[in-house]
Amino acid sequence: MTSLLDVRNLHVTYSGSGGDVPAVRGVDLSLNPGDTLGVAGESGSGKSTVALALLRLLPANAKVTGQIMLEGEDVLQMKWGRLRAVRWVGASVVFQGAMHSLNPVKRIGDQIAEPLLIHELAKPDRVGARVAELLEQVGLPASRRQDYPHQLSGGQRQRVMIAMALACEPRLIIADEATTALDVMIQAQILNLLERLVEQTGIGMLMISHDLSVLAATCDRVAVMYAGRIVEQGPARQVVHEPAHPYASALSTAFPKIGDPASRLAPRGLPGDPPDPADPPSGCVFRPRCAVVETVCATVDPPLWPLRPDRNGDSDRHAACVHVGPGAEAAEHGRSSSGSSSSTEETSR
Ligand SMILES: Nc1ncnc2c1ncn2[C@@H]1O[C@H](COP(=O)(O)OP(=O)(O)OP(=O)(O)O)[C@@H](O)[C@H]1O
Repeated sequence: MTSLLDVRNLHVTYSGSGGDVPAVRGVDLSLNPGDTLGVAGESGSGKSTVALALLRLLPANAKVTGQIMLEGEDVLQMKWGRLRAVRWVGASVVFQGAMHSLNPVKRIGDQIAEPLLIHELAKPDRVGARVAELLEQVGLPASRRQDYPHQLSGGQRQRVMIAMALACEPRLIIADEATTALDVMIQAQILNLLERLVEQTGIGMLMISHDLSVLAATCDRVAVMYAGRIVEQGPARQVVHEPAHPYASALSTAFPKIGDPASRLAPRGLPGDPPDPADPPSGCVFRPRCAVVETVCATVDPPLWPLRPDRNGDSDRHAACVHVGPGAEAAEHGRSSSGSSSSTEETSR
């Protein structure tokens, strides 16, 4: 079966007066129809850059290399005409902050109708009925089509964005922090809506969020990004509840768990800041903030190693850390038999 999305060795570098910023460095991702893949990471890790690269929506100062296969066709090689045909139909994006994405002086019904008319997917006399259907699908009464964006709440506007994204029945939806600005109740409603749509229509969804707990609740698989790279990838429940990479581990404790009072009291957050992408540290880029850093981490930049299958036999899990790579077990054994703990390195940078 051809993957819905297969991204190989994606690199994105922004150029500017201050020099080059390598925002995405060798990302691989894949997604089948009906799958939901979450991409997590703190601000600046490159999540939105990946999302925008998928449909070539990046600004002109971004240089992109690698391969982005969408239903077997390389998006990076597409001519403009083909790319326009693929946007909205092959894949569409729901951005955060619908107020900025919607046109404030245009009725929402007309905005939802726009991709349908551009792609000639509904006859002019059928467009009204299709818009009504889409509004109902996202839980808004069809009568709201006459409203302007400022007449709707934040959650309702986000629903309108989802209706627009669904209008052309795309095979892939990319939701970039689609619920971040909303209060928890509305956030839960929108997440349920997206989950239901994936279930009902069999589309694939790439969901981007800095909040691992949102991805754990919505996605089958999760990829964790740090400083432009994926540092851990695997089934959502494992990455969130038994993270293998120290950064994924820090991120998984960064948000309190609903219904677990102890987790509200647990120390949270990660000391320090992410590295300057233009001047990363040598070796593993996470080492200046890592709680289990060792001397070797200053020289080894670990690739994504496959992890051993878990008790469910699931082996499709990878992490980029010397503690999980080949030889890690032997090194661990050597340390415990000599009675020494890990030789914590000086983390001056
Ligand atoms: N247009 C641009 N020109 C130059 N650098 C950029 C541009 N857009 C993003 N960057 C830089 O690229 C890196 C990745 O940014 P990106 O927005 O992809 O991260 P993110 O993980 O989505 O963060 P956030 O959650 O805050 O949106 C950051 O260092 C950012 O400053």
